[in-house]
Amino acid sequence: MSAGPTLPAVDDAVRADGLTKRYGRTVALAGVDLTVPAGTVHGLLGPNGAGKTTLLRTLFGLSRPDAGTLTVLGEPVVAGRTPGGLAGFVDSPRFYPYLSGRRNLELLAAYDRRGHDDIDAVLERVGLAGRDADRVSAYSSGMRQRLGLAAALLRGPRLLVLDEPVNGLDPAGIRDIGALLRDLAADGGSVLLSSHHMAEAEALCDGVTILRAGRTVHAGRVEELRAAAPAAAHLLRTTDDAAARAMAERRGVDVTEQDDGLAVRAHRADLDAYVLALASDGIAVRALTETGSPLSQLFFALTEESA
Ligand SMILES: Nc1ncnc2c1ncn2[C@@H]1O[C@H](COP(=O)(O)OP(=O)(O)OP(=O)(O)O)[C@@H](O)[C@H]1O
Repeated sequence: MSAGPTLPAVDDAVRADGLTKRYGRTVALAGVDLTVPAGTVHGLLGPNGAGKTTLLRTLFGLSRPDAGTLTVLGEPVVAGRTPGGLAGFVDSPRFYPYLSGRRNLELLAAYDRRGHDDIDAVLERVGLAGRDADRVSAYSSGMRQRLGLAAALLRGPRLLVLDEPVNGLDPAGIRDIGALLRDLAADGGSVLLSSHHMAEAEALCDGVTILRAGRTVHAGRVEELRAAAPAAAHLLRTTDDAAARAMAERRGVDVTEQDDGLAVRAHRADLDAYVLALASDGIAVRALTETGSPLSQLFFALTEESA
């Protein structure tokens, strides 16, 4: 892949401090802080309307903030200009639907005054080799996401910014793209991606910034989040739910009755011990399903608590 523009090394690929953006009466960003350490994959998380897209648009110079400071790869972002060394997409990647994936990449390379030498390599890297001659109109949504990533990689970016890049991808696709993003970070590149899903971010990212109503409500490494997360929630059904509930109470396991069974909140070791105790008391487990991973619960707690 061709090298990106020569820019000085930086500690943080992105730094936003107190970024504010209003659309009339709507406050899309209410003083957001965001740091993406260089050489990491960072997730920007938040529910619908939290301000993720607005923040990504300001990074690309597509939207001018009303207040705050923003640097990308050490340089202040100027509205109307894509920062040097940055590539990616905000909203869905766009292509000429009646042209092939390869032809779209060729046009992009020509626009950037680059040769076509890297096209085969990026098609291979995103898993589109063999489908590159098909028209984009015949691509699945996951294939379009992959082509969007190919287009960004073609620019040899030092910072890749991707708006919901694994939307529409199957689990194998998510795994492959995750591996690709990790390789980029291992080579010193940086990645910022947006997502609605904590589980997705947990699988892909080193660190996350969580937005709610235009504000940063959490920023840190995924391991720190894991350490702070509550016990997982489970739905339990047994041959005798009343006896199972009584036993949970005796053992100090957090259990509540629901229409469809018992809601149990417990860390893994406590849950295992409880299930074994049920069995030894002759209470058979008919179903035990995790209903909310610890990190997902933390995400909901951070983004849904009243403002
Ligand atoms: N061009 C615009 N004009 C007016 N309001 C806007 C505009 N763009 C965004 N907003 C508003 O700003 C707020 C933040 O929107 P934004 O699209 O940044 O959120 P998001 O986190 O990306 O949401 P989603 O997950 O639904 O994509 C919302 O209230 C939205 O309605």
